[in-house]
Amino acid sequence: MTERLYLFDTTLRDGAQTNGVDFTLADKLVIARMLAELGIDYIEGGYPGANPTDTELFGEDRGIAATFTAFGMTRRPGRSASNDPGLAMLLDAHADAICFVAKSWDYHVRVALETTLEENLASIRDSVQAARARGREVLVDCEHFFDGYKANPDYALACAETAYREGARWVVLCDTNGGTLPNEIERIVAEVTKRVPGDRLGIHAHNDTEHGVANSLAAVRAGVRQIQGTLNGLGERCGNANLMSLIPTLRLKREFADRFDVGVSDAALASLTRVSRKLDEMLNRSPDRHAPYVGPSAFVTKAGIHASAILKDPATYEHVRPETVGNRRDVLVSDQGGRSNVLAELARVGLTVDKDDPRIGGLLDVVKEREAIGYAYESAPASFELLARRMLGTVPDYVEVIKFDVNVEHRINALGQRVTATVAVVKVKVGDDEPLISAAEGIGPVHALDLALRKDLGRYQDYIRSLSLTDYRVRILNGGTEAVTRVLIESTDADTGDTWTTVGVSPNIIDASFQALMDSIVYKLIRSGATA
Ligand SMILES: CC(=O)SCCNC(=O)CCNC(=O)[C@H](O)C(C)(C)COP(=O)(O)OP(=O)(O)OC[C@H]1O[C@@H](n2cnc3c(N)ncnc32)[C@H](O)[C@@H]1OP(=O)(O)O
Ligand SMILES: CC(=O)C(=O)O
Repeated sequence: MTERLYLFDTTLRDGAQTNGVDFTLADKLVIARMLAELGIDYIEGGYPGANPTDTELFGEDRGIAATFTAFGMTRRPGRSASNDPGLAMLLDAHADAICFVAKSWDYHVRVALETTLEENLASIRDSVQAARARGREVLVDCEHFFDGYKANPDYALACAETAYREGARWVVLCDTNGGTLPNEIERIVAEVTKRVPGDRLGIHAHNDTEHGVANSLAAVRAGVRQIQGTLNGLGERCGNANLMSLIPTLRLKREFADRFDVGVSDAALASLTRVSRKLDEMLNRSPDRHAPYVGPSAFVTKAGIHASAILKDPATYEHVRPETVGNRRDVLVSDQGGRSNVLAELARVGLTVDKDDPRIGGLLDVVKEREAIGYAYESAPASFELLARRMLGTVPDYVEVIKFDVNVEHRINALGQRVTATVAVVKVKVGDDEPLISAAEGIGPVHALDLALRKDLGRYQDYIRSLSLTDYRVRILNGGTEAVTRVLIESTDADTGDTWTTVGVSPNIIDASFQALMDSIVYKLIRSGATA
């Protein structure tokens, strides 16, 4: 028999306090629906009255399939509940629940609220009563609860008990400054459960010591039955407890999975990676590669010893199966790899080679030699595939580059303006045809080269029409006169939407770029099934 553990998402409220995050109304609605589909019990939409977006959000019934919650502070000191415009906005909000933030640290009451301890308790009491009188489910976030408890346990407990006694469904213990450690959380929550039952307690943990998730789990161990968190750990300063880590841990780790039902189905669990990436996309952020469970590297291995065992049974180096959270396993080829990495990557791209084929060892040696001079095949799988195919003799001789030349001219024109013109010329030979010479002007040398190279490839021109360069990254690998440049180029095929990355390395940045460009074109020709 499992016990219900409730999830409360505050991405749209505490997450909106993240530096650099600014949700529109449309964003909030998309995210709220995504959260409801995940099975989140409570969705805190924002703070009506704080800004036009949140006021509009709560201006009508949004039909969110969860307990849609409005956040705001308890009545201001010295005002009555019926004469507080901020509280009135909260009470009028179209929300199923109201979550009050209430002071519970005596120091904060004196310094930030500038009032008496008694008046703060009265404010909690009056605010809960007012919200209940309007038929709302009530939650009280006891701000700075743990710091408050350490400073004055009786007063912190009095705040929590007042909220509970007045009928708040949840009394949420907040680690507002995020500085409390898991052992302290567990000890203090255990004390609180002697006064307020655990099934009426929640935890709201900030991540300032990287313990947001651990603190939430510690609180559950000690008895709380609601966890507050955010998608991708968004939130004030270092963020809140990350629901993208908490949900799989609660669902997949025996200690919690055997004991609790968190209302997230298997299908919803398998959508977590997609949800996490969708949020990043909306925020115009790259996914955190190393995020647990949902990060692009969460199930990626470079190490040869790991790859070898994973190919025998993935469970050897995975704590959960990536599919359960909608992520995927990947084995990369690099100078940390062995034959198993090479075989796995060849299999992934559809090249079947016997594991005892001596060419595998040869290919691995070449990879290690080339990585030692700057190539990075784990970041450029398309270049690795070409290297492998060349060693296996399966790359047709499509195009021979006879020469290329880039000229950057910097001059003052007739109007006295400083102008720069960059022109690239490329001479190639396709089969037995006459050599083709193309010239193009670009905004920089790589752009000009790219345009010239793709201007006329004779019989292959149609294959590369949909190809475009979508990202270009340069890294200088060692400084001074011996500098070596690594160029990574990402290309996209407009017809299929596929993207791939190629690499070039040279002391000369133009030469490195040209290698990566050529790899990209040859890769596209192979993908398109072009023959020599
Ligand atoms: C721990 C947390 O994350 S709590 C949530 C924090 N989130 C936000 O603050 C975001 C939204 N906030 C806002 O838009 C604004 O602060 C508003 C609209 C709420 C209030 O704006 P203003 O009226 O201009 O007040 P301001 O923000 O300067 O200060 C907050 C006031 O509320 C009081 N206050 C703070 N917490 C509480 C509380 N729990 N109960 C009652 N009053 C409180 C403060 O003492 C201060 O009062 P003062 O103006 O008399 O000094
Ligand atoms: C309420 C809240 O966000 C906090 O105490 O951190």
